[in-house]
Amino acid sequence: MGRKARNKQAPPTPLPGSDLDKSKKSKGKKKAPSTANPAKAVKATSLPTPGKARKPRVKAVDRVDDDSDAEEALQQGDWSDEEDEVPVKNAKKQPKEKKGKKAKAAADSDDDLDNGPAKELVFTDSEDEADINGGKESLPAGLHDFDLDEAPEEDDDEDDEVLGDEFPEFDVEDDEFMEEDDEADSAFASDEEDADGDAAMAEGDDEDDDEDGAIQTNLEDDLEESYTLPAVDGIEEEHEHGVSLRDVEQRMRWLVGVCSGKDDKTSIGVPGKSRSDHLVQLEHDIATYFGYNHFLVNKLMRLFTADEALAFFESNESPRPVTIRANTLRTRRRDLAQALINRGANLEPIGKWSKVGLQVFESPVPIGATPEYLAGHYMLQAASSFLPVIALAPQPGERVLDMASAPGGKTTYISALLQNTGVVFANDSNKARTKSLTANVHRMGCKNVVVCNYDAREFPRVMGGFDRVLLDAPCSGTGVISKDASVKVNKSERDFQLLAHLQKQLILCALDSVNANSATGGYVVYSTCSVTVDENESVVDYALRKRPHCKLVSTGLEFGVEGFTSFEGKHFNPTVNLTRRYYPHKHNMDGFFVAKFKVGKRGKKATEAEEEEEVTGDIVPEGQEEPKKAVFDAAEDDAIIKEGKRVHLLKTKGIKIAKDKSAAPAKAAPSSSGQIKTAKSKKVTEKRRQK
Ligand SMILES: C[S@@+](CC[C@H](N)C(=O)[O-])C[C@H]1O[C@@H](n2cnc3c(N)ncnc32)[C@H](O)[C@@H]1O
Repeated sequence: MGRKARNKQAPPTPLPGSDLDKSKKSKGKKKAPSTANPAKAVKATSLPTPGKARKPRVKAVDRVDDDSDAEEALQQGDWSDEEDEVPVKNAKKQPKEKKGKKAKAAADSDDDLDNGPAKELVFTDSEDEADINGGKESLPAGLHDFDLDEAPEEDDDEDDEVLGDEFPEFDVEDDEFMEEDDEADSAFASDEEDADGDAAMAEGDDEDDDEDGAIQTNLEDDLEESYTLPAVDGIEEEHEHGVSLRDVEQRMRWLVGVCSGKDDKTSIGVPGKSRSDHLVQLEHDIATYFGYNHFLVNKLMRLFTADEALAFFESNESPRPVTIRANTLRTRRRDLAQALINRGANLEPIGKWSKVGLQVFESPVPIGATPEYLAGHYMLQAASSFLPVIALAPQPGERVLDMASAPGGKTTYISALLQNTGVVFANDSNKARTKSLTANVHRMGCKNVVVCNYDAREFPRVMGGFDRVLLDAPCSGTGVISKDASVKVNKSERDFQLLAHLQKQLILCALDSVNANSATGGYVVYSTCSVTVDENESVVDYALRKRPHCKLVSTGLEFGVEGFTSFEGKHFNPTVNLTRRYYPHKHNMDGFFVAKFKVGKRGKKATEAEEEEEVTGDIVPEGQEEPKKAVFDAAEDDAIIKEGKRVHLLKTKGIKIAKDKSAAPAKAAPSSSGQIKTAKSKKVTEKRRQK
């Protein structure tokens, strides 16, 4: 197996264990260079890089954001997938294992189709709390930029027909995939030759070659005797003498075995070292091998067991499948499939859980520039992005608020589920992004959408009394690292604190914008494309505490992992288990989180808790509760943010500020991060302090 095969997207089942096996089997064949420069080594050994794994088969003109909606049955709770009516011969159904390969696209290649629009994770690391409380554009720019031209006018007859969702049968032609594998293998083989060539340039290459056998022996027999833990014992040694990424990788996989304790042979580890010593080294090796900052590796590793963590990081190295959502305002999924198949595309339904999703394995034409795309017959949308809308389950005739909606993947899905009835207020605080939102709304033929441009924290003062609210919150993007590798290095503890703070503010506004007396609704869906607990369960738990009249309900989603009910000593409301998590290595889709709230009537307790809140003077439709102004109780986060700011100044500028005793204790710095630098100067001027 070639090196690149390691990056192969896993089928939607957990990977743990399999990589270790694969790795062992391929060890003897691979030759990696030794280099003192890890960056160089990355190149030389083709370190898995998103998008580099395979030449993409599917091309798109636009970089489309994956944040999208998914279609579900128009009826709430109807998950059945109707029988396909028209057999379509052109489509080649692929065995599951091979889908990942086929769909692989080079994420960082300009003319490749992205699973979604390039995520613009521009988080302003403002040092000022005012930014988060008042600055409109100091927030993370969010995901998915669509860069679309104005779409053609919608068809006149679009709402004449009740659109079905049948899908044609496909022929299975495995042989073709076998051929493809062969091709791939030879490509891998030549990569290996390259690697050998590179290795030959490196010092001590001959020795490396000679030692291959020894390495093999080490892996199989006495691994624990072969490895040291330089991150624990003195990292300088590796820095001085250089380290080959292959060595790092081998140690990393071995450490996973040690830390998981699943294999008697490898579980022993380095004599005299504790499990946490091994974990420190593992964290360090993952950061080196996959190119993350230590802080983020530490943060993400806490979510998983060691073997699952490795699977997660590996899955971030390959793009997710290319998926599209048929726009039922314009077409039927089977008609769309037929049209794309006629253009030579190879696709199939996304899964039984969606009646409108299609997975595109390959296409000779750019999938973001077909006539069908331009005519609004589909949206390029990541599978995960379907989920919040499915959970929201808007009903025809309802008033829906999409609080952070650009570029409109979910908005246009909501509009379709409403069958162009009712109204969707599609809001986004970023004016520039509302342009692509508007373009998509036009292209998709959504007549029931009103685009607005407020900071969502102004709701419900601007408008309230909605039947349903979607808050697809701005987030760190730790679930979409395969699309935006910059997340690996550009996030700090402070970013997570500021984001969580904003998300808590936004979720209260979302809950307060709902009409508890809605005859058909009264729901809020909160989602992020992040996997961190700070941005997900903590936010939901906070909302439950601050709004006791609201409760979590089932998302209605068929799959997904339960949200954490406790995490690192923190205990959340037990109903947080109703939330759902999605992971790239488990579900073969972007990391995602979905929670659904039912907003009840304010009881005495809730009213007392909010009685000091200012009542807005908005006109409220008859029979609806007057919306409250959402007052954010910032005390909880203030202490954390203050402390975060103190640590941030110390780390980035060397400025020492006395710890505020009233502030919450900062989280322990990651043990292996080496992030905290010593203060450069103890003398701090008043000016700098203010800064
Ligand atoms: C995850 S993206 C939304 C993606 C969108 N729901 C979709 O499906 O296409 C988050 C969005 O939140 C917006 N945003 C950030 N802060 C906001 C705020 N305070 N109020 C409203 N929108 C905000 C960003 O501009 C960004 O477009």
